[in-house]
Amino acid sequence: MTGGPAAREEHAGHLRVVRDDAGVDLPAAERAVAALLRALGRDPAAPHLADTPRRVAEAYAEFLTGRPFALTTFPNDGGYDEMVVATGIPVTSLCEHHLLPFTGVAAIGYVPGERILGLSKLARVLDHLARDLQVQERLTRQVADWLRDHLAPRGVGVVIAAEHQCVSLRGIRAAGSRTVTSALHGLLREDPRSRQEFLALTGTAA
Ligand SMILES: Nc1nc2c(ncn2[C@@H]2O[C@H](COP(=O)(O)OP(=O)(O)OP(=O)(O)O)[C@@H](O)[C@H]2O)c(=O)[nH]1
Ligand SMILES: [Zn+2]
Repeated sequence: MTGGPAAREEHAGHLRVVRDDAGVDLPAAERAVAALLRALGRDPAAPHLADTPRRVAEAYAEFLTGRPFALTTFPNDGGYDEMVVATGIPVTSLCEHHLLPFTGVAAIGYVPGERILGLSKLARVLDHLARDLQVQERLTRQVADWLRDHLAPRGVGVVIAAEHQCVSLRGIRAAGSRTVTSALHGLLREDPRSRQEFLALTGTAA
């Protein structure tokens, strides 16, 4: 699932983003984990592994199920026209190549248009979109696109810095290496001063 969360406008200022489990079938996942254990030479019927297929299926379902939330916005009555930036937002997602987590921090900023956003919603949008099989570039872009489409800000920017377990714990085992990705729209992309301000503000946090 890469189409972004389903959203429904309830009334001005309140967009309900619904649960998005993208077709998780828990019993089938549990059977598949048992089969994987057998294929790896382990006995899923052994007493100490008896609950493992259920736990693993539930853990992946949790990683892949977007949490519902309301995207609450307020009229920008004060005409605030400077940048709003949330930094240090924790992010966990699942790499689509190895099904291993990547974790890190994000910074999300926007320049308000006619509406401003409840602050927690920046982290909620990211969390919702991260609960999917992802690559970091796409996740970053999806958050920026989603905010552009649903908030209509004058500009929006997203920076994510993350460590991928598939890079740090296996293969090249480059522990501690981080990947930084960004996506910018509107003023933050086109106006050099805004772009520079955003990247300077996020440089310390992401
Ligand atoms: N661009 C991008 N690549 C990613 C991301 N997560 C994992 N990858 C990479 O996806 C690539 C998959 O390459 P393959 O050569 O098919 O996989 P592999 O044999 O396991 O590769 P190694 O990790 O080099 O052992 C690897 O280089 C991963 O590091 C991501 O979010 N973005
Ligand atoms: Zn990977």
